[in-house]
Amino acid sequence: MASPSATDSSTVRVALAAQNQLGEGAIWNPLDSKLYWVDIEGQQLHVFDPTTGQCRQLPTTARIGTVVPARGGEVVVAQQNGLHRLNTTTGASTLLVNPLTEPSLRFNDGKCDPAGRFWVGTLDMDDRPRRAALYRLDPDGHLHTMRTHITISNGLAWTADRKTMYYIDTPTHVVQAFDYDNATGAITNARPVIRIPEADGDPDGMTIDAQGHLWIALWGGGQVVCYDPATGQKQRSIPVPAPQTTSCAFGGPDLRTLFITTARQDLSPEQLRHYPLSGSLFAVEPGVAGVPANIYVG
Ligand SMILES: O=C1O[C@@H](CO)[C@H](O)[C@H]1O
Repeated sequence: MASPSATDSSTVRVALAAQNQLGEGAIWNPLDSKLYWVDIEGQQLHVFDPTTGQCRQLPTTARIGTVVPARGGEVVVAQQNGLHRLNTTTGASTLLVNPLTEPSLRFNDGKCDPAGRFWVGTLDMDDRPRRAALYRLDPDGHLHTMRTHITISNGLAWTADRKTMYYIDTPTHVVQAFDYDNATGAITNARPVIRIPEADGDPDGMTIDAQGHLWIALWGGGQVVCYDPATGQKQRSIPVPAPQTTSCAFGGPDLRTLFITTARQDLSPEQLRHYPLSGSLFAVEPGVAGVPANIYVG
């Protein structure tokens, strides 16, 4: 586990003690002021109200890679059996599309862009490299394959000026930037802007703050790191008492709380004894605010 940065005095706290096998996909839903995340291997969707500390767990019908808020108070979930629109109150679910043709492929992380399109990627559970892809689901229901030969499709974020998209394919240890056309959803001019040292952990989920800095959860690193994509330089490192730090999202009434999901997957019995809070939801107030999450408008 990487040593935490001495520069950061921010201290994480447990927002919800849990035993998530693979907590992922944290997203703040501005429509109901709740934090959503998934337990991929636990096949559960979590809906957490930080004002009450109450959390609803909704079982899913397959591995669930991620969840995003949708217009009309519903959500879109990316499951191993396709992309579904879900009413979390009634449980009613409608299949939107399922492009997955091989049983070893599953959806992983995903987010909505500023125009309300849902971008979501996959990974191969048999660990075969470059078998995955990044998809874009448009509000008209059309699914577009945007990148292929991906290995572990992960973090996505867009700049406030809607001109740049950031993207992580975990084993590259790179955050790529793309020129992003908000009118069409086209991405061009891929270039590396951040390189994550192997020793720090594997870049997993990601979010962006109001200053345009990227906050990246590091799998195996037990930390969330903040980088300035303009310089490629690390700004901060926030240690998390759980080596498998998987995703992060700003939330709360003023978007100043950074929620962090973690996992128990791939930890040895000794690591689980040493890091018993692995699988919990953590929170920290790093002194900066995030930006509102984009909503799927399909
Ligand atoms: O997002 C993810 O990253 C991997 C570990 O790198 C994990 O299994 C997957 O959900």
